[in-house]
Order: sequence, then C-alpha cells, then structure tokens
Amino acid sequence: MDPAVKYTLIKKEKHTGARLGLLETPHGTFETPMFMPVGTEATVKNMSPEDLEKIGASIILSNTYHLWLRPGEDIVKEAGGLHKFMNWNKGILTDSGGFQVFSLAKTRDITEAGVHFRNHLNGRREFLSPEKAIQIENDLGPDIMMSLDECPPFFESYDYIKDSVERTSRWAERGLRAHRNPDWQALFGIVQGAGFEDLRKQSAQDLVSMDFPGYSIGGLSVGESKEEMNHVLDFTAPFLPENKPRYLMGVGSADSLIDGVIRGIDMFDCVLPTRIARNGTCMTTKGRLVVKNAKYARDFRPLDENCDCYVCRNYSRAYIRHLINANELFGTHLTSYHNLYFLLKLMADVRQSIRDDNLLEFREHVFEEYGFNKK
Ligand SMILES: CNc1nc2cc(C(=O)NN)ccc2[nH]1
Repeated sequence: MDPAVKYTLIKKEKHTGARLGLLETPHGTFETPMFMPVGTEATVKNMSPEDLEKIGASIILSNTYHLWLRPGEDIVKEAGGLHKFMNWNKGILTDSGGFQVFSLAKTRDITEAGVHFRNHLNGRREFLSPEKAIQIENDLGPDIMMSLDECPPFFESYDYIKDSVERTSRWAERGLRAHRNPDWQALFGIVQGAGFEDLRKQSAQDLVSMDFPGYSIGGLSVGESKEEMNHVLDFTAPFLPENKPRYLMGVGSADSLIDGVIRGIDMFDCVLPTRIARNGTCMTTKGRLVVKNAKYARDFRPLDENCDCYVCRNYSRAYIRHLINANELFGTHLTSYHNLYFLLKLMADVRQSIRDDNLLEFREHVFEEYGFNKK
C-alpha cells in the first residue's frame, strides 16, 4: 500500500542539519522546508484560496477542535471534505485538538481514556479520546492528520512530563488502530517530552517503533526561550528518521524558522503572521512595522521597500494605516497578505540557500538586517 505522503530527501546543506526535500501528497508535491499558513476554522483569516495560491502556499492547517465544535465534522464530510468545503485544492493538515484543549478549553481533566473539558463556545462538557480525534480527522479529510497528544506545560516536573509522554505514546498507538484511511490520509505522531532529553528520546523511539509516515515535534513555543527551544531541537531531531518529514508545531517567526531548518525541521505552522496582521503589525526586512502608528500617516512608501508582493507594489503605509484605523476589512487583508508572503518568500530563500550551501550566511543577513541581533 502506497503511503499517503512520501518524503524524498533531495539535498543536505553542507554546513548545517538543514535538508531540501519533496513531500508528495494526494493534493500535490511540495518543496520543503515549508511554512504552512493556519486556517483555524476552515479559512486562513482575511485570505482567499486564490490569494493563498498566488503567494505560494502549499499546505495549510485547519483545527480539529474548532471544526468539531463548529460547524461539526459531519457537515464538512457531507460537503465532500475540507478541500471541497473551503475550495482549497492543495495540501491540508489538521492538528488533533491536543493543543487547543490544553490552551483554549476551560477546565480540563485528563484520564487514560481521553480528556474531558468544557466547550469554550457554550460551556458544555465535552470528551475527546484518541479514537474520537481520529474519527473527526478522518471525516474532515485532510492529507495529513495528527494523533491526539497532551501538549504539557514546558516547565512541569520530570515525573509529570514522563507520565504525560507515556500516555501520549499509548494514545498514539490507539489512534493508529482507529485510523480508517491510512492509504490517503497520513497520520503523524507527535513527539513530546518538554525540555528533558531522555523523555524526548523515549517519546521519539516509541513513535518511530510505530512507523508513522511523519513526525511532529510538539510542546514547544509554549513560553520557553528561543535558546531552550533550539536546544531541545538539537537533541530531538536526530532521534527521528531522516527519510520522514519533521514538523515543528507552532513556530513562525523568521529567526525561529531559520534556526529550526538548521536543526533539520521540514515543516512549520504558526498563527503569528495572520494574528499580528489583524492589529496592523507587519513583518518586514527591516524588522516589525506597526503600520497603524501615527508616524506613518503621510508615509507613502510600501510596507517593505525590499518586498515585491502585490501589497507592497500597490499600496502605501499611509493608506493601509488609514484602513486599519478605520477598521476597514481590506486593511487586514493587505497586512495578512503581506505577512504570509513575507514568510513564504523567506522559506523560498531558505530553500535556495540550502541548494547554494550558504544557509549560515543567509541566517547572518536575516538576523542582522531584520533586527534579531538587537538585544
Ligand atoms: C504557538 N505555540 C504552539 N505550540 C504548539 C504545540 C502544539 C502541540 O504540541 N500539539 N500537540 C501544537 C501547536 C502549538 N503552537
């Protein structure tokens, strides 16, 4: 049986752990490393599928937790699945709800069976088990789907994290057994273990023994420092097989993306570009620009003078500032479009620097120019 996704390692960058790869899915073959825009409720906020296609998005995310609670996976299934429902014909990845339950839901109670929590929309008690999460993702129909896991606090005790990792491995096994469509939906295991090397190793070895088609590294970007995150990646990525994709969940600033690629990560997702866009903050090659700021009232330059996106070629800071301050939806469309273009272009440049074996020089350029070296 053909795996639902096939990863091919094309080239290793000479001086780092970075890899150039190809990820074949039922909805296309895409280059890695890649950034995946987040479309929590079956839409990447303020973006049309056509615009996402134009800026080079390949795989986008949707959230199992949200779509289960609203509109219900049954409606998405009746529509023919997520691709049809949201008119997106490239890749779709859904997470399992693990992170949302632990970050969004009120009062939650974790048991061996699964997690009990209160629905953040109506306060009703809900229950999500590893099998239920898989059933929802099977019905939503993404190309890539996640096992249900616990995303524990990074600064929890060793004993807590050890128990959590061992339960997450048992849940992963249960999810594999419940998975109905392994030939066209690729189920990834999620490596946990917080900042403990031996627990990250145990989690990775447990999941690798179950032979998943891809592996996520979860439990990061949850309040730990970038140095701590990079340190965890330094020892976790090598526990994962070279011939499978590695997906770092919840990471999406330029510096963290580059440092993740250097440590062998292939896939990233983050709400950051679209979330900060909604309050008028833009990512530029000269650092963050808060376009609603009064100083841009008569600034008729583009958001980023080094950017060739549709927004930077046609609209000024003054105009976009006006729209944001007037709560005009077109304003957040423009900032969202630019921020996503910025990160997708960054990843295209990262892939080129892997081809050219000069990723570390590119990192230096980005950290210096984009203001990440400023303490
Ligand atoms: C924004 N930070 C961030 N950390 C994440 C961790 C996970 C995870 O461990 N899921 N099982 C998912 C999404 C995340 N987003």
